Amino acid sequence: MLVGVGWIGRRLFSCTGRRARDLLEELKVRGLVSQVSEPERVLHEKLSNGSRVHLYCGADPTARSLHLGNIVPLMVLLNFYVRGHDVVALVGGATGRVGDPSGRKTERSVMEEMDRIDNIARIKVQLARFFRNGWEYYSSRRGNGVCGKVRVLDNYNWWKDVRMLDFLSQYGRHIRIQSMLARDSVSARLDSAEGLGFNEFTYQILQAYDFYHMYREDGVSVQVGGNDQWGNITAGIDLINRADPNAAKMPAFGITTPLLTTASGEKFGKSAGNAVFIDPEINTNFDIFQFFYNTADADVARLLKTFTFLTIDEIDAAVSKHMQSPHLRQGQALLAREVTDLLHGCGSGENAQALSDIVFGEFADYNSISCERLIDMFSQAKLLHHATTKTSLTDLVAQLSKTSKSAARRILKQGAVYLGPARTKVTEDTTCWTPYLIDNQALLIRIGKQKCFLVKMV
Ligand SMILES: Nc1ncnc2c1ncn2[C@@H]1O[C@H](COP(=O)(O)OP(=O)(O)OP(=O)(O)O)[C@@H](O)[C@H]1O
Ligand SMILES: N[C@@H](Cc1ccc(O)cc1)C(=O)O
Repeated sequence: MLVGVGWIGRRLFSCTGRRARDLLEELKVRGLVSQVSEPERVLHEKLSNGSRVHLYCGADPTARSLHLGNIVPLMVLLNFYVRGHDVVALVGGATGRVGDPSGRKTERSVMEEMDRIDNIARIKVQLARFFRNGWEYYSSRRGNGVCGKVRVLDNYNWWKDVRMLDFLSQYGRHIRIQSMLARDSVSARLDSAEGLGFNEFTYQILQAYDFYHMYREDGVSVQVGGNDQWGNITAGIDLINRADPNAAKMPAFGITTPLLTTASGEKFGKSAGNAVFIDPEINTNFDIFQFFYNTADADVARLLKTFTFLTIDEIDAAVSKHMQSPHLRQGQALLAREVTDLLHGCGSGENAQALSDIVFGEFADYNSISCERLIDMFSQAKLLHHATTKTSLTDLVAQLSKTSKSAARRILKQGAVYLGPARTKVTEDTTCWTPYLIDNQALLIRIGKQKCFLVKMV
């Protein structure tokens, strides 16, 4: 971090005489920027002379939850927001009806209206929570500052009033067919056997008009998206340049982020079926923690830069410490705690780590942890169950393993069931719980190597 920062000739300099990095440069260092539209110099100037910019990023309601891939461009928005810039997080209530062909080999299947409405409502809640938690997380790591304004909008709000004839007569001439055909999302599909529907072909116009609408109504001048959105974003910039007389004075910009990919290089997301979702109903704090804890050593630094607010110096120090003894997985644990705090609220990373230690048998000091905290941790991870003291062990094992009574009996006989913090192996059926209970109310039960539950006995 720089100390002693001052203004000289509208540019920000540190006391060492070096110009301080503007936010866009910092995001590049963090690996969050793939492409920036021209004139990029103007955007740098704006940022280094302290102007506030207004940015947006959109996601279509094609699933019940946003996933970690969607969070990458949202991290760019969050980085701006926590430093006082205003942001719009957009849900594509209108665009979701049409289907973005970007990065897809085939057309999306049609979604039921009720599912889409439900997805829109859920994604709005997730977006609001992301910025709320994000601000809390930033403040806890980097001290208090002043955040910008965040609005969660649905593009159906303006599309529902647009009439086709009015739209074509007013904007049709500004939208050039040659440019539309040249975009990757279109040209790649034109050459394929399946081709491209008119709905998908026109998708870029919808996203272009969103940008134009928010530019004109609210002064939104930067659109952020994953790398696969470059064509749709530049379609918006083209429309603004052609249709808005202010564009020369106040240029519109696009920033794209690299795509988060799997080890095999596939885009991480819903279509590829490998998504980790941010809705706590679907993936708990424990799931998020586990996902990042299992990161390969080579990815730890990159993901810390992408998904956390630790400074580059803090990350470099943590990574070099990690590389001295990688088997301890300290880098992964730090990454997992930080991202869990960001997505599920401060403190949930520590809870998930403690739970992970319990589940994988690396926790011993049960006296240091209250029964209430255990119940809270297991409940957040959806690993808390309820049973009466009259329930038999066989029934409990059947219930927890979602299996039949006879299969549960076999599991018991095989010696795969352990009770209480002392992990006592129990092979016979029983209803005598007292010796194993924590605080006379909670039973810790392990089934096999990987499954561990807490059962509140009532
Ligand atoms: N793996 C990823 N890495 C970075 N950004 C991503 C990733 N997946 C999606 N995004 C970005 O998130 C935003 C919303 O994407 P979208 O709603 O299309 O979700 P999606 O997961 O890409 O959908 P699908 O997998 O069905 O194509 C876009 O800016 C998109 O580029
Ligand atoms: N096309 C984006 C979502 C989006 C929708 C409307 C917008 O104005 C911006 C972005 C996607 O599928 O990922």
